[in-house]
Amino acid sequence: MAEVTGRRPRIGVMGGTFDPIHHGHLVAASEVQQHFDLDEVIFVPTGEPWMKSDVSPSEHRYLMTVIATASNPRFGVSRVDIERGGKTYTIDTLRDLRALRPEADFYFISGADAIAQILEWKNVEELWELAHFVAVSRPGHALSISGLPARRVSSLEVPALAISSTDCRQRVSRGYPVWYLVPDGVVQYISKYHLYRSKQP
Ligand SMILES: Nc1ncnc2c1ncn2[C@@H]1O[C@H](COP(=O)(O)OP(=O)(O)OP(=O)(O)O)[C@@H](O)[C@H]1O
Ligand SMILES: O=C(O)c1ccc[n+]([C@@H]2O[C@H](COP(=O)([O-])O)[C@@H](O)[C@H]2O)c1
Repeated sequence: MAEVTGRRPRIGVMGGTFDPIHHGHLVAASEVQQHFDLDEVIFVPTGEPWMKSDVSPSEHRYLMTVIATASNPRFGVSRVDIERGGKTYTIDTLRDLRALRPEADFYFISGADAIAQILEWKNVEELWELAHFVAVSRPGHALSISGLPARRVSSLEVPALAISSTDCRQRVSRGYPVWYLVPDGVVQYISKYHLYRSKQP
């Protein structure tokens, strides 16, 4: 499509811990892809998220993200945050992706909870130069982009899916199903590698 119109390729970036990836992430990415006519959306699992603790090994989170996105030809997964090692900052994610794809414009996708914290992110003033930010609605979180640079940040209402990775992990540890909250292949991956099982006997 980009070749036909002559416009610069548009790439969505869906950063996340994805522990595990769930349908809330996938619907958000799909809606932003359609609304902003993105050529692709790259999911980027974090290395070490500095605002979270007790995160599953990155290879598990990466593989679940690959499984969850495999069926969509516009979705892909990048290892830039995992390969870089150490704590993950979006400033590094966007610098790395722009070095790999200098011809593209980037759209960084964030849920309402994440965008509410963005002013605490590393080098936030430089972030606005590297991507357009799209804040999507999320049940239980007020969606506000006031106080952020209007030309660099948009908001988008997406179908409400009250799903969180925390809830998925808790359900597995308590023996409840996560079918239909996460893609089928991710349910099977969690079971195969005994992820999120309670450590108590
Ligand atoms: N149900 C959802 N609807 C819209 N956006 C979401 C939803 N779940 C997560 N997101 C967004 O996806 C990005 C990655 O989220 P993350 O991997 O931390 O998932 P999470 O469900 O928030 O995890 P946890 O419960 O472990 O904090 C963030 O920008 C987050 O706001
Ligand atoms: O750059 C930062 O300082 C920063 C702080 C917190 C979160 N982020 C990014 O925001 C995305 C969602 O993070 P999380 O922790 O909600 O999964 C992910 O790509 C993180 O790397 C980035």
